[in-house]
Amino acid sequence: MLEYDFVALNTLGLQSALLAALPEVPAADHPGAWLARITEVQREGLFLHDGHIEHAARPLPGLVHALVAQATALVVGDWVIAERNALGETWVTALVPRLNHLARRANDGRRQPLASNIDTALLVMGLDHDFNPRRLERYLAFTRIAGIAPVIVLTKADLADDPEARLAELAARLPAHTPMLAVNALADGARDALAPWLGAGQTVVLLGASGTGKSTLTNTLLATPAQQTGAVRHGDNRGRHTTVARHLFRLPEGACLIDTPGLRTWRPDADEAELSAGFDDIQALAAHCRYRDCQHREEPGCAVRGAVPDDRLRNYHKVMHDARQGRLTMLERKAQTAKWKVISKAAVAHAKAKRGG
Ligand SMILES: Nc1nc2c(ncn2[C@@H]2O[C@H](COP(=O)(O)OP(=O)(O)OP(=O)(O)O)[C@@H](O)[C@H]2O)c(=O)[nH]1
Ligand SMILES: [Zn+2]
Repeated sequence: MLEYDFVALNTLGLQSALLAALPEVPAADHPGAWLARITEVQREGLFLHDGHIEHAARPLPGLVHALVAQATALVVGDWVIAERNALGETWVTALVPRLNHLARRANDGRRQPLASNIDTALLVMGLDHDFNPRRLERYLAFTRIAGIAPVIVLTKADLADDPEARLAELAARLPAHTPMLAVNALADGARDALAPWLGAGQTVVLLGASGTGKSTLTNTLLATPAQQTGAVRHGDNRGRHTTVARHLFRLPEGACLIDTPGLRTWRPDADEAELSAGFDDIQALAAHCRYRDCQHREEPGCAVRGAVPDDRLRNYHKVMHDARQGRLTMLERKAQTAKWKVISKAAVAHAKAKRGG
């Protein structure tokens, strides 16, 4: 029997769908095993929350190896089975299957796992010079692939000339029914506007480029109305206002907000096939192209070019290009550079030979 307190864990984001995927834990071998959520991962160990208190814990080496074999690792937001041994040490013995997961491609080309079990991604973009519908389109494609519901949050509405016009522009361009709103991230109203996505049991992340207002919004969301009338220390996004567990914050509205350094600099990452699923209009049309491997560029008989806005097609090409680049590992990159060196040497030799030198 696995011990858990649904009401307490629901405030940490536990949902019924996750319970359905719980692994079998035989009571005889595992007395007192319990369910907990990871709130911080460090090099040596991690922190868990059971809905009441936080525990320092370590993953069983066997579990670590099993995850490495699957090119992943424990991250904030993961639900796990924990057990305490006779020495009073807490060990993570199993990972509950993830409902979804965000990872990014590190500079060395390796996949870096970031966070799991997220309901909603608030895609943050400023209504100032940062405003860029094409970037938003890419973020939307990526969150869709990850199985995370997107909400577009345009910040700096107070600085914009005509936020309504910008919203209309996006609504005309982006997939129908994409929730979007314009807010002043510094004002209480932002919390009210986002309330529908911040209920108990919900887990949210903020994604967006630097300077778009993620910290500002975090501070606004973390502050209870009473506390917000007091001075909110700028740059303090560690949420001193609420019961806070390191990188997983509980918002007054009931939701959990995951904020890890990796998520802050998250860049869309997925492979080409997954990515093109985010452009299903292009996929559907591509079936009618004359050539099966049509790139929708110059090919005759292309059913996509002309049927899709140029802008969207250009964005599609860019996303595919980025995906191909991102897939190159360090070794592949080295091999590629080496190949280029050989080719350019050969070209120089060839040129010399031609000059007769
Ligand atoms: N007027 C106004 N200023 C805003 C708003 N949102 C953010 N700002 C300001 O924009 C600047 C950048 O906001 P941050 O919250 O630090 O941006 P960030 O996304 O956290 O940036 P990184 O930490 O670099 O990822 C700050 O000076 C904020 O005060 C808004 O809605 N209205
Ligand atoms: Zn085509």
